[in-house]
Amino acid sequence: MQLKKLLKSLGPYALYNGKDAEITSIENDNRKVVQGSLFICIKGFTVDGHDFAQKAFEAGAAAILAERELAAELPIPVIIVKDTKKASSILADAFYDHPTQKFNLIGITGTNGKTTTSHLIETILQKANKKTGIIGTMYTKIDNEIQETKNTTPEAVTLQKIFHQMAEKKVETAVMEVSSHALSEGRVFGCDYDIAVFTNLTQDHLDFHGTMDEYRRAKGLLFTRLGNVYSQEAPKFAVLNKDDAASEEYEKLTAAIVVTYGIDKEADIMAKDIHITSAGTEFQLITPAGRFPVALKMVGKFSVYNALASIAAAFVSGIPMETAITALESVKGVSGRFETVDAGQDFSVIVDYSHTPDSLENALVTIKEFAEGDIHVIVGCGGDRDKTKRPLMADIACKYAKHAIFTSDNPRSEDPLQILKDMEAGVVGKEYKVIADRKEAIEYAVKNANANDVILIAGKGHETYQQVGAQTFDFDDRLVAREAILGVKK
Ligand SMILES: CC(=O)N[C@H]1[C@@H](OP(=O)(O)OP(=O)(O)OC[C@H]2O[C@@H](n3ccc(=O)[nH]c3=O)[C@H](O)[C@@H]2O)O[C@H](CO)[C@@H](O)[C@@H]1O[C@H](C)C(=O)N[C@@H](C)C(=O)N[C@H](CCC(=O)O)C(=O)O
Ligand SMILES: Nc1ncnc2c1ncn2[C@@H]1O[C@H](COP(=O)(O)OP(=O)(O)OP(=O)(O)O)[C@@H](O)[C@H]1O
Ligand SMILES: N[C@H](CCC[C@H](N)C(=O)O)C(=O)O
Repeated sequence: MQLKKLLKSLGPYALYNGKDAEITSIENDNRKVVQGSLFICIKGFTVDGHDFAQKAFEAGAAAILAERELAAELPIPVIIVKDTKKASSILADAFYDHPTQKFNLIGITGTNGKTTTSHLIETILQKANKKTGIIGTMYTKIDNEIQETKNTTPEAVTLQKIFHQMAEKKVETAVMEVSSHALSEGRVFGCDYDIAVFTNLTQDHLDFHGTMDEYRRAKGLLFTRLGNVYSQEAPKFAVLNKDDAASEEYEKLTAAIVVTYGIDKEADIMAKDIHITSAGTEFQLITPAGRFPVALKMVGKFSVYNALASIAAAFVSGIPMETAITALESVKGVSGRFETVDAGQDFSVIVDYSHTPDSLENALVTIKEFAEGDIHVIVGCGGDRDKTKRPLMADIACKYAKHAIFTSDNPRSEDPLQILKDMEAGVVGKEYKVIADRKEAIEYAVKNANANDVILIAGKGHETYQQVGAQTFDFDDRLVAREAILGVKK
């Protein structure tokens, strides 16, 4: 594509009267630049992309987009714009010929439940014979081909490249997790969402957003932009959780048609007569299309919310309720979400990705509903993440579990012992144990569990690593627990 044509997508934002150039790719990482790339300099949290402009030129860049004059004069067009991050989203969408206008795009935001709900919706869509794509914490999946991703929501250039691949593969509906970081950084500007789903809002990421108000506002951006972007032939839908107070605000923000779901408050899609056991959850589903009995293999009230959000997304997608229910009833669970480890022991071991106060509480409340013996919880808090959730999570662990063990969960650049001290500040005078080494913590719980007890290993779910300092070690709670159980049985 010609540079001048591409820049038109930015409108008067990027006034440019210089030489034209043939652009072969858009990159914001100099290490990916090829002959003819447009290199976009982004000032990051760690380094400044402007410092790599020279290297990008040497690698063959045909033009540079920057926020300021570069240190060295380069013999290629250099276009200055106010915000290269935002510009990169718009340019990448234009370069790939607006891929998200070629298929249906469902975005899911909320503190907890994004990964689970996106997989439930994917299962429903596949049952309805749709070709799907998925982008989220666990991976990117195009049809059934998996690609690894670093972020829950990739940065804009990578994201639009993925959408382009989806369009090429004739994906009919893509389901993606939209993180609050992505919304506030503009990673998803340029995405034409058809349906936006809100799960819930509870505390997380205050290190990034500062306050709960800012965090809520960031998530609201998904709904603000829905229904008033691009020319639309089909209506846009906002699927909102009526039981979460933030939905009231999002309902006011959006120009889309609102469909609500809930358990406690009156909503368009509801669950009544909920019955939770250790084996699953049964409820009566009330929809505008009728009333249906549902029997999920997933446990907990939070699983009902995820199921309702998925049903609502299916409903506005025109999928028959019977198809959606059959699909949901077939789901055994999502990797690392309330996943049981069974190595023939007489107590239960559950691995769950609860790494926020709310999700930890939900997991423990659910376990309390069916546990016949004592509850043990092994929990840590991530380094370089919201520090204020540490004492809260420790307090929740002690509130619901008889045996609370605090351990490490990706300490990253922080001192693991300091993270544990931050947790302990929330449980002064309460009974707990600190075992910094996660493997030892799991072995300790397994060794001390009696028949019918339940051990919850929280925080890492599907993760197969532990990040300590700059190093990443192999670590999978499920494998470590299995080995510990087998070790005890010997
Ligand atoms: C705080 C944050 O959001 N950081 C993201 C950000 O990193 P950064 O700002 O440090 O980037 P940087 O390393 O300074 O690089 C700046 C620019 O220089 C370029 N560069 C850099 C080095 C080089 O040699 N050459 C070069 O050209 C980079 O490509 C980039 O364009 O941009 C990177 C590339 O897009 C992201 O991977 C990275 O996410 C990091 C890994 C991260 O942990 N982010 C978390 C906080 C996050 O975003 N989480 C949410 C999920 C949260 C949830 O819901 O639970 C997510 O969506 O993942
Ligand atoms: N609807 C929900 N409400 C509250 N907690 C939930 C809900 N769904 C799942 N959880 C809990 O949150 C954990 C994480 O779930 P999931 O991975 O689906 O959320 P997520 O929003 O994708 O998280 P992340 O942003 O970290 O990727 C689960 O292991 C479970 O304990
Ligand atoms: N998306 C979340 C995942 C946290 C998972 C937990 N195991 C941790 O490392 O803190 C984050 O990046 O904050």
